[in-house]
Amino acid sequence: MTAATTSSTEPRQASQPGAGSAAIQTRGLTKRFRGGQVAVDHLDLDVPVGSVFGFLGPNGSGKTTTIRMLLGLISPTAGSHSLLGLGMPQRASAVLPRVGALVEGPAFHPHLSGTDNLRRMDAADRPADPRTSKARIGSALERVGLTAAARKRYRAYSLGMRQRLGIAAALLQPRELLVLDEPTNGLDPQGTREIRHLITDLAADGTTVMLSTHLLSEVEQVCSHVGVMHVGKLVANGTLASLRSSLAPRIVVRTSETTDAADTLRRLGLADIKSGDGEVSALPGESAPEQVLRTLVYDGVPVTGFEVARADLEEVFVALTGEGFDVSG
Ligand SMILES: Nc1ncnc2c1ncn2[C@@H]1O[C@H](COP(=O)(O)OP(=O)(O)OP(=O)(O)O)[C@@H](O)[C@H]1O
Repeated sequence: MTAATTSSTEPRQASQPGAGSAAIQTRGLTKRFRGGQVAVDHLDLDVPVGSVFGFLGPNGSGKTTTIRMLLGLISPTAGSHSLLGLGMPQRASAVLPRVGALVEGPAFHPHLSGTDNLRRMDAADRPADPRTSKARIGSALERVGLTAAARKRYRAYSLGMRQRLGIAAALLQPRELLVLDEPTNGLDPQGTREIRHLITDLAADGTTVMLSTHLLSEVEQVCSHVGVMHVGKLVANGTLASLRSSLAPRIVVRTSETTDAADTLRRLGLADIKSGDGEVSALPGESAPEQVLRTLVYDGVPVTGFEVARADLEEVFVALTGEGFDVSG
């Protein structure tokens, strides 16, 4: 199946994708490196327009390789993909100016200020009108919160400021789609917060954002959708809510008498009973939670907390892959 969703005879329509259309779509996208290693294996990815899409996977799971293929920086071994409805690489010159990217950080000059670095980049961008360069640079710096540090030399920038300058460079032109490869990697908590706010702001303005990350918490905090990579394969792709609800909720009982609580749950026929520190959890199956609670109390178990808890993303990941999240592909 071809990934391009819009025919080349309808460029206007393609540049204004409607709700529900794909900002990024891949079909069977595959990369086998020369040594024979398959880094990305038949990827069918759908990133909806308007989403903040978390491309989640442990180190080495194939995220960067996928992003490099998406942007046309390396060629796929097999498969096809489109950006903003236009097939790549055929329509690269039409679509790439509408796509901003932060991949491995752009090459900035350490001795130049933030402004001067952006000036050089803007000047190298042929379609950019030099008369409006100053305004473009000023607004890109403001967008990422670097106005006050605009005259500082790049080498004096913190890692977070460098990442923000990278995003400013991607924002010199209006972008419908931003692809950010691990934008918070190596940042301190404050820098991380700033980048996450920036992503949320950009999304609120209508930009579709794809960000790769190996941090579950990052996806939970900023993303509406998620694609989960594991050893080169996409093991899940959908909204965050749908992924969480793919696992049955668990009943969690907090009590000092975990052995007694586990006995009651076992007698009621609950499955997958797990005892932890002051806590017992289980899958309720057909049992009504209120009946479970009533029986625990009737049995004299001192219950200090009781809830029906949705799975968190880490549990979903473990269920999908059979591995802990910090396992390298
Ligand atoms: N140029 C290359 N030649 C050979 N193998 C490569 C090359 N680039 C990446 N790989 C391998 O492909 C696999 C996927 O790597 P990739 O960088 O895409 O993963 P990733 O999910 O982005 O991880 P990280 O978060 O560590 O960057 C890894 O096993 C990596 O060693």
